[in-house]
Amino acid sequence: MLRIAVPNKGSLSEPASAMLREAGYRQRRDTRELVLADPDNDVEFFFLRPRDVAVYVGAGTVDVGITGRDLLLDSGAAAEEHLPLGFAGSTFRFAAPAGTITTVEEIAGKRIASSYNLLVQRYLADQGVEPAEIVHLDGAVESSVRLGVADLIADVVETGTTLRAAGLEVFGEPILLSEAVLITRHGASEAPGLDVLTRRLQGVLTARQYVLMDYDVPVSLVDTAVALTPGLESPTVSPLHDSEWAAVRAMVPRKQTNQVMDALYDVGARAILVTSIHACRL
Ligand SMILES: Nc1ncnc2c1ncn2[C@@H]1O[C@H](COP(=O)(O)OP(=O)(O)OP(=O)(O)O)[C@@H](O)[C@H]1O
Ligand SMILES: O=P(O)(O)OC[C@H]1O[C@H](OP(=O)(O)OP(=O)(O)O)[C@H](O)[C@@H]1O
Ligand SMILES: [Mg+2]
Repeated sequence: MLRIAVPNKGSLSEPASAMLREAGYRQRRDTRELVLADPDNDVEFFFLRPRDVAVYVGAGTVDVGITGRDLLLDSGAAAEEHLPLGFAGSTFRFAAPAGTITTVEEIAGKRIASSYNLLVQRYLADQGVEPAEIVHLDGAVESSVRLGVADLIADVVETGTTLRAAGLEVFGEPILLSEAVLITRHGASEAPGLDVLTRRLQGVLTARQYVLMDYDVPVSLVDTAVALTPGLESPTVSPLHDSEWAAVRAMVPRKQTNQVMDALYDVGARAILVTSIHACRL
């Protein structure tokens, strides 16, 4: 059985379970369940604290896990990224009260509050900057400056709402661009069943990122239209009853749906239909 670690709480928990459910796996109904077997798919799920997932994977007690890239790197565990999962996107950044610290060099000699000490320590060592102290906090890091335990923070920023509410401003380049990732142990031989899990998750990613577009177009304009919808391999072109028209079907990036429809209409395509992809295996 493939042993899979899944976050039991926090921002990653719900979307990770939703993605696994979409990939055809059983998921827990009660958030207090710690272990769940899915014998039909020959896998077993362990619901663990998101921060601990990399520790178990690194130790080899579970085969794979879902966690954040930031949490993986901060853990220092012997685990590596196997597949980015496209949700829980965030940046990891320095921030300070507006105007007080504006460059990474100015961090020298200052106190930084963070929940990700190793990540911060490694980044600053790379930059050759030595802070006075990295104060470890479990959360609500944005409050640390106002409360006087730090001069600046390094934390997860998604919309920036929490920073603004605390009167802080980001500075410097992002330390990291993070998202949820599937991780495996460094140098481990591929666990049986990992290829199936990976293909299924890739299928969910593709189904989320693409739509299926169908349209009719005069035969003389097929090449022009198809250039706008090249698909992944090559679009399907079928004859219509009216021999002067053809039907085309292609996968199109979801984000480009409306631009592509506008462009197709402009070149003479009609009856342009868009449908969601429920599942897919490339
Ligand atoms: N606002 C956010 N948007 C996107 N991802 C986030 C956000 N906050 C945290 N994350 C991601 O979630 C992971 C941290 O999860 P974790 O469960 O430890 O913290 P949390 O979601 O803040 O939960 P908690 O309520 O326990 O603080 C990291 O990978 C981080 O990048
Ligand atoms: O940029 P934003 O959209 O505001 O999101 C970022 C905030 O979200 C998370 O906090 P969370 O709510 O999990 O609280 P915590 O700091 O106690 O973990 C993270 O630690 C940031 O504080
Ligand atoms: Mg948090």
